[in-house]
Amino acid sequence: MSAIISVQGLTKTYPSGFQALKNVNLDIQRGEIFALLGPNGAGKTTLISIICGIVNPGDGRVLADGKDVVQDYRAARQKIGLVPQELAVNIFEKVWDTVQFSRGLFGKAPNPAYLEQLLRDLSLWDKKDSKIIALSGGMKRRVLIAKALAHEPEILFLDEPTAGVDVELRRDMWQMIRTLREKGVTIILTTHYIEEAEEMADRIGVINKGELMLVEDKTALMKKLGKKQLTLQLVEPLATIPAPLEPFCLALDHGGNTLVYTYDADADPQVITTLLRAVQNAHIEFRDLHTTQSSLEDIFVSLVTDSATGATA
Ligand SMILES: Nc1ncnc2c1ncn2[C@@H]1O[C@H](COP(=O)(O)OP(=O)(O)OP(=O)(O)O)[C@@H](O)[C@H]1O
Repeated sequence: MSAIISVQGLTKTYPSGFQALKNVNLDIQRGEIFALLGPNGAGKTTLISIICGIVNPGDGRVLADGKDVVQDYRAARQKIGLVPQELAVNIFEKVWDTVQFSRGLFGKAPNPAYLEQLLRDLSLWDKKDSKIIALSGGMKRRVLIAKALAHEPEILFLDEPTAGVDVELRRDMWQMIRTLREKGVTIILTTHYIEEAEEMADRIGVINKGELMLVEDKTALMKKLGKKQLTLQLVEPLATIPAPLEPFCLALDHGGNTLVYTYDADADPQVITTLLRAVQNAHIEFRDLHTTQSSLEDIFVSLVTDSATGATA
C-alpha cells in the first residue's frame, strides 16, 4: 500500500502562543480506515484541519495524494471530503440543493445520477426535497456525510462521526463507513468511543498534548500492549499465596476467594498449563476459572496516563 496522506514534521503554534502540534509525522495508507485517538485538546481537530487546508500549518509539510495542501491547495482539497463535528449548513436549504452546492464548490460538473445514488445509499433519497431544519439529528449527520462525498473525494475525514447518536444509528454509520472503504475511499476518523476504533480501524494513532505517541496496526497493538487475566474461584479461601506460586505474582482478591493471574496477551499459552499444575501441586482447589482480555480502552487509558505521569512502558 502507498501513502495517500503524508504528514512530515508538522508543528502548529496558534497566535496565542499555544503549541497544538509538535513535530507530527504520519503516513495514511491508501484504502485503510485509520482512527486517531486522543483526549480532549490533544490536537486531533487541529491536525485534521491542517490536512484539509482549513488551518495554516506552522512548520512541516502535508501532501494529499502527492499534492501539497498549502502550495497546491485546490488540487489537494479536491481529493478530500470532511465531515465536521458540528452542523455547518444553511438549515433552511433543501437536502438536494445543499448536496449539489457542495459538489459545485469543487468545480465538479453536475452529476445528478451520482448524487441520487449517494442519497439513496445514505437513506436520504426520500428526504431530498426536505429542508434540513425538518430532519432528525441522525438524518442531519447523514446530510453532512452526503455533502462531504458530493465531489467524489478519495479521502474522507470524519471528526467524531457518532458523537451523541443512538446505538442503532452508530451501527448504521459503521456499516456506511465500511461500504465506503470497500469502494476504495480512505477513511480517517477521530473518536472518543474507543469501542468504535476497536470495531472499525485497521490502524490506530494515539495523540496526546500535540504529540503523536504511537501509530500501530490495531490487532498488533492489542496483542503487544494488551493484558490477559486468568481468574480462579477457589473452593476454600486462602490467607496468603503459597510460596511455590510466588513466581507468578498472583493477586488474591475477594477475601482470599479468587486468585488472579495477569499476563501479556502474546505470552506463550504454555504458561497457563504451568500455573495450573503449580496450583494443583499446592493442593488448591478451584470451582471455576475464566479469562478476560484488556480492551483497546484499557490500553489507551494506560498510555495516556503513563505519559501524564512520565512513566515508561
Ligand atoms: N484557534 C485557536 N487558538 C488557540 N488555541 C487553539 C485554537 N484552536 C485550538 N486550540 C487549542 O489547541 C489544542 C488542541 O485543540 P484541538 O481542537 O485540536 O483538540 P482535539 O484533540 O480535537 O480536542 P477535542 O477532542 O476536545 O475535540 C487545545 O488546547 C485548544 O484549546
